[in-house]
Amino acid sequence: MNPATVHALPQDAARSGVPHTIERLWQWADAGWLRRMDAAFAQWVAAADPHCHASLPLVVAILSALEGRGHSCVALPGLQAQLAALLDWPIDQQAQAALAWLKLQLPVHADGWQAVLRSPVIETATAAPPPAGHVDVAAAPMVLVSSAVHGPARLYLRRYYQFEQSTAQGLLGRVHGAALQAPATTACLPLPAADGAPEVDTARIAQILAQLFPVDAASADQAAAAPNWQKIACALALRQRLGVITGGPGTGKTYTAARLMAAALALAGHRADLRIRLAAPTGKAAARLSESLQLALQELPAAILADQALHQALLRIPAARTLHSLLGASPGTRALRHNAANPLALDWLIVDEASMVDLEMMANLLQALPPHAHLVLLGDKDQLDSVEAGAVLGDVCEGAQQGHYSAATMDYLERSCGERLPSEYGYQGAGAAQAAPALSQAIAMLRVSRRFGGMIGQLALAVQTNDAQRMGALMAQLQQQSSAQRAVFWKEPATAQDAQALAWGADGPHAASGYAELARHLQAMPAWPAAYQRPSTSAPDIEPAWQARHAHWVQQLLDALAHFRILCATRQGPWGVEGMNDLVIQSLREYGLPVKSQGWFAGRVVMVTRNDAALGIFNGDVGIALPAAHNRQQLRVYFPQASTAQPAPGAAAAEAEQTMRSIAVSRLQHAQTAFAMTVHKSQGSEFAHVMLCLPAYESPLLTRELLYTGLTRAKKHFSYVSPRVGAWQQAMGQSTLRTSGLVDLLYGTARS
Ligand SMILES: Nc1ncnc2c1ncn2[C@@H]1O[C@H](COP(=O)(O)OP(=O)(O)OP(=O)(O)O)[C@@H](O)[C@H]1O
Repeated sequence: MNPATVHALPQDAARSGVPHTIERLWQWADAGWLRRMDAAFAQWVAAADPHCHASLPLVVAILSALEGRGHSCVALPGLQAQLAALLDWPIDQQAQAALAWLKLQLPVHADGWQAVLRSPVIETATAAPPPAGHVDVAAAPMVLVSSAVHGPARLYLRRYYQFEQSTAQGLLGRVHGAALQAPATTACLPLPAADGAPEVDTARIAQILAQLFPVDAASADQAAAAPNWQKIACALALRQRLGVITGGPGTGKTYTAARLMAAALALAGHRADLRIRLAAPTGKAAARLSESLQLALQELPAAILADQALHQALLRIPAARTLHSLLGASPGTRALRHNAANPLALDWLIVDEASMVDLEMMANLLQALPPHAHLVLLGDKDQLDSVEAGAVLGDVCEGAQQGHYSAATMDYLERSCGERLPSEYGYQGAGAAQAAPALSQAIAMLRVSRRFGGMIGQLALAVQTNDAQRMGALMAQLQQQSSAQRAVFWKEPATAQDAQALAWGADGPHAASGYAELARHLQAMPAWPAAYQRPSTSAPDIEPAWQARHAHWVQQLLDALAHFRILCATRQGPWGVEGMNDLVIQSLREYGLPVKSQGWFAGRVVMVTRNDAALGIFNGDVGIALPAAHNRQQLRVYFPQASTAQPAPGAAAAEAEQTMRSIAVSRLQHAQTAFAMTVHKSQGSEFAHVMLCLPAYESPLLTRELLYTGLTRAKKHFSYVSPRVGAWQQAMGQSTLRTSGLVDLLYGTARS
């Protein structure tokens, strides 16, 4: 509690019972149900508005707490009913009693909300006159969006209101062709016609797409039967300055992006100065995008690869960067070097893993894009939302399944792709009076996975569609399979021993694909030559044969690490990241390895938790601590080659072992043990075998998006454990609840 500040409240606020409310909020923060900043913000509001309604600080604390849980606003109608799910307080008696009291303080009807929210600290975003006492609208820290018919609808922290507004404007502006000014370097850009509709050279696009997506005789029948969504995605992205390509794992998003880049270059006449850039929200995702694009470029049709100028132009496209580094973020500040006043110098930007891009980043990105530039978002709309507030890709892709294409778009697709889409993909809205949503004309959903056919793919589909019947049939099928046939292992209820056996690779159909493999390699540590047993005063030259042997050993460990990962729904508890990490460490100890519960040890798997541009490492990079080749006593964290980890500029020779990407543990300030990681953190990664753990308790955070994301990280084998019977079923029945007004802004339909 923070009594000193409670006493500092103004007198008339005290009369309205506000100090008791603030006192309660601090008690809830002390109990860990709220963040201290939530209570502090509510207290600030109570001090700034001495006449505030007694419930206002409660609403403010809820708003702040929900922002911390990824919501961009609070939807006021129905808040009472959803509060328990949104706040997810512990199920103990005390917390539940507090929650019940809190619910009673919240209004149910529009009039009640109006009374609570009438305050100079809240600006109403309608044409309605500002509330009495409203002194400084521009500085009001909160914004209330009110509908003329239904009254108060959503309450925002001002920043998030602005992010939503500018994201919606930025996206819609790129679709409508607003304020377009093409600099001299661009050639293939659709210039807006007088009515705002984009004008493109459809015949030329059709010619290029026909080359990029040749129909061979063998697949001609199939091609005639099913729309080629990859080709459609390219056609849509070439038509205007926004393209959104969504699809599950292996549906060919990168494959399509490679063809889109080739098409953009071909349309521009292969111009060397067409600046195509690639980015992703994390360093790991950026590295993966570059890698898979390289492969996808090699798969381009022979006729395209034979065009030397085009091929060279494609090869010149720089490697993908993180959005942070692209926008010029600096540590410790939210300010970015690139913004509307200093836009990015590019003509096309392809952003992968767009589901991980939060609202603030998307708003910043759209601000920093030059008006003429094309933005292409690639991502899986069904994955978990971004860690930070917002559900941008999910909101943008509302209706992607149905298409919602206008007659003009259907016509354009017929002319550019040579195929007539079935009428079910045409907009079926409220008759001719209502136009098809503009944003839908930029979105394509890829529907055929080339990677997932078997049990994992079928499970993912059952989860995605919340199809309990299909799920039941798959479970029955699983029972009939011999353990050697199974790609999926299922244990509910599971014990800690089950989890340990599975994590070790001693159980399950795919025994030997757990951490035992890592342990075996750790135990087979090579003997260090005497010269490198202890620190040397000068940086020693490393003997090439020893260097190669050490590198081979490290690589074996990195390969074992890439093979298997434990994913948890939660951080805490025995079935969360912490419990599972302890379990693996215990197994390593029982195996005879000198591991520690805390701190560094050889074999500790860690995840970087903060970008460090100086060290060249990024949030989410995973590596393993091992003795350095040049000094047996120095532990370094070795990262896979695909990681974005780079030797720090100016690092000493011994610091930057030539062949491996590694960093001395003493330099790695922000890292945590990662034998197990959260499903959230695993986004953008894949492993041959994934073991997913759900906790013993119920939580609204256990959702089908979480199951889907966990499942689709597994390439070959998937194991699932939970101590609670029905945990999977319950998670499958729940969808992520992210309150946002973006769908409303983009599509004009309410959503919360
Ligand atoms: N039209 C196609 N014809 C043949 N192979 C294809 C086609 N589309 C995709 N593929 C192949 O399918 C695999 C998956 O494609 P890709 O990596 O582009 O999918 P993705 O959606 O980007 O996957 P993820 O995001 O899960 O990594 C690749 O090996 C790619 O070559």
